[in-house]
Amino acid sequence: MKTARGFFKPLAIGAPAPWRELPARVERMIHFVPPHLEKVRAKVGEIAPTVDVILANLEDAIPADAKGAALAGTIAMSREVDFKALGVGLWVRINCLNSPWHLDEVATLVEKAGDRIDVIMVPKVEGPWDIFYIDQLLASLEAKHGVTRPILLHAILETAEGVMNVEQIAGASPRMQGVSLGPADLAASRAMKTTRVGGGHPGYRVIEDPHTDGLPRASVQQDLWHYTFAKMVDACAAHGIKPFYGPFGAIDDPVACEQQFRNAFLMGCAGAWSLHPSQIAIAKTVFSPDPAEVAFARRILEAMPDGSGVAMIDGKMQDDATWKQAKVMVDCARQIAAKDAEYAALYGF
Ligand SMILES: CC(C)(COP(=O)(O)OP(=O)(O)OC[C@H]1O[C@@H](n2cnc3c(N)ncnc32)[C@H](O)[C@@H]1OP(=O)(O)O)[C@@H](O)C(=O)NCCC(=O)NCCSC(=O)C[C@H](O)C(=O)O
Ligand SMILES: [Mg+2]
Repeated sequence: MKTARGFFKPLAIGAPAPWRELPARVERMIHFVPPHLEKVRAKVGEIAPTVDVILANLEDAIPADAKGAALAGTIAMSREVDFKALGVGLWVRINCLNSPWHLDEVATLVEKAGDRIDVIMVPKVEGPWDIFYIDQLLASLEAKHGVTRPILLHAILETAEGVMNVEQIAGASPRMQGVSLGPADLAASRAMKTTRVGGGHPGYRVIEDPHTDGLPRASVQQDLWHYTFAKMVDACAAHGIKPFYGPFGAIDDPVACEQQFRNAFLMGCAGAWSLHPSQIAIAKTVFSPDPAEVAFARRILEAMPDGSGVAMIDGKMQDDATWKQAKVMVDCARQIAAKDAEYAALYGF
C-alpha cells in the first residue's frame, strides 16, 4: 500500500497532478458507440447533445479484424465533435489488459487525444494490480505527450476475482472514477447458466410453501445481481467514487430495462450504459431523481435548516438521517439542473 502522502504524487516526472476530488459531472447514461462503423459515427454529433457521456467501444462487440479501424474511428470522433463545448464526457473502453491490443490503444489515445478523453474504461479488472499498471502507463504517456489533466479510470466488474477484490480496486488510485457491473462476462466467469446481458431470469425465484388444499403456489422472480450490486456500491461509496449499472442487452424490452436501471438508481448508482438510442431516454428519466421526491426532500431541508432535530412532514418523522438522504437527493437534482434545462424547470431551480 502507498503511504498517505504518496497516494497523490504524480507517477511520472512531468505528469499532471492527480485529481484530489472527482470532477463533478452528470453521468446518467454512458452511450456506447461502435467507432469502426462510419454510419453510426456520423450520428454522434446529433446524439451527443442528448447524452451525458459518449463512449467509444474498442472491446467486446468490435470484431477482431476491426480493432484498428475502431481505434482510428475513436480518434476521428474525438476531433469531429467538440464534446467539451457540449458538456458531454468522452470515454473509451479499451481492450482488456491481457489482450494484444490494449498497449497500442492506450499509447495512441494519449498521444492523439489525451486532452480530449475524460475516462478510460478498463474491462475485466481482476484486482488493484491491474489499476496500478494502467495508472503508471497513463502517467508516463501523459508526461511524454504533455497532457495537462489526468485521464480517469473506470473498472468493469466482470470476473469472480474482480468481485472478490472490488474494495481494493475502487481504492487503487486517485484516477478511479467509478465501477460498472458487467453482467455478461461475470455470468460466464461464475459459470452461471444464462445466455443474457444483464437483467433477471424467470428461473431464479422464491416459491411459497405448498397449500394443504392443493392451490397453485405463488412464486416471484428474484434479483440475480443483488449481492454483486451491494458489494460494488459499498466499495465505491467507501472510496468516494461512483457505481454504475452496466449493459441491458434486451433492447426489445424497455420495461425490464427501466426496472433494472431503477433498481440500480435506488441502490446508489449514478448511471447505466445505453447500448441503443432507445435506452438513452430510459436512463435519463431513471437516473434523474423524480421531481416529486425532490420537492419533498426540499421540504425536509427547509424544515430542519441546520440538519438536526426532529420534524413531522405529512405524517413522516424526519431527523438528521433523513435530512442527509434529502441532501443527497437535492444535491443530485441541483447538479442535473445545472446541466439540463428540462430538469431545471421540472425541479424549479
Ligand atoms: C445492438 C445493436 C447491434 C443494434 O443495432 P441495429 O440492429 O442497427 O438497431 P436498430 O436498427 O434498431 O437501430 C436504429 C438506428 O439506430 C442506430 N444505432 C443503433 N445503435 C446505435 C448506437 N449504439 N449509437 C448510435 N446509433 C445507433 C442504427 O444505426 C440505426 O440507424 P438508422 O439505420 O440510420 O436508422 C447496436 O445498437 C449496437 O451495436 N449497440 C452497441 C453494442 C455494444 O456496444 N455492445 C457492447 C457493450 S455490452 C458488453 O460489452 C457486455 C459487458 O461487457 C458485460 O460483460 O456485461
Ligand atoms: Mg464484458
